[in-house]
Amino acid sequence: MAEALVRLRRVCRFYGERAVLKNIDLELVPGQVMLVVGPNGAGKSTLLRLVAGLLPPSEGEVETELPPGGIGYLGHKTLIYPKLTARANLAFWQSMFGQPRDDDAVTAVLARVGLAGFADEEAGVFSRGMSQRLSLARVFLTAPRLLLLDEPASGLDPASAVWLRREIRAVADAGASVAWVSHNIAADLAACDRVVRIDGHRVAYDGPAAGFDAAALAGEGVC
Ligand SMILES: Nc1ncnc2c1ncn2[C@@H]1O[C@H](COP(=O)(O)OP(=O)(O)OP(=O)(O)O)[C@@H](O)[C@H]1O
Repeated sequence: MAEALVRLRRVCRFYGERAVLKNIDLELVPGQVMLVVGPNGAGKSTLLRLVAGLLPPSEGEVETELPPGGIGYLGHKTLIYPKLTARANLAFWQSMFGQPRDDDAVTAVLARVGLAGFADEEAGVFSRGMSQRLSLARVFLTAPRLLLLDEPASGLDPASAVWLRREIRAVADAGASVAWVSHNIAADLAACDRVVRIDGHRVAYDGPAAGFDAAALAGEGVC
């Protein structure tokens, strides 16, 4: 198997006295889409934030050789500047990642997410789905080696969710590693290689997507 981009070793995370994650061991590898599932409040977003380096572990280690620009993180906040146009938002992110200004790359990524016709509109007027597309453009723009996507289809219409699944598969097939939090397991499973289910503060399942029985788990109400 390829060298891991990130390793979690016996990671625990507490909020105050409350334990959210205990003794998590996990490796994220290139070319793989890892679906992260589990019930509300299980700690999926916390896990992604730990991997992103946005949250320190309470115990254990998060090891990575990736530079900060090597990780693309899409959380629940869109991180869009409402007074800037879509194009200016992305130009800002290029500079944040220390990349030279590249208008052609911005134009291309706006087309990729279906916002070519809205490039010069203020992002503050965008619908929820359009804002989500702009956030996805931000993550795709810098071509990170690791993408951490927390419910990325949120706000997208069904056809756009299908498009997003294909995009996620394509970035992994091009060599990136993707960790993808989703509640739409039945639909998203086919685009994934691996499933990690967080439950009871721990990794309750870590194995091939092909062996993950989404229907049975949904019946138990644990996803
Ligand atoms: N900043 C915080 N301070 C205190 N508790 C927090 C904080 N962030 C998360 N939590 C708690 O940690 C637990 C895990 O939250 P997290 O958002 O990681 O779960 P999740 O699996 O992503 O949930 P969901 O599926 O509902 O989005 C929850 O009980 C939540 O209330």
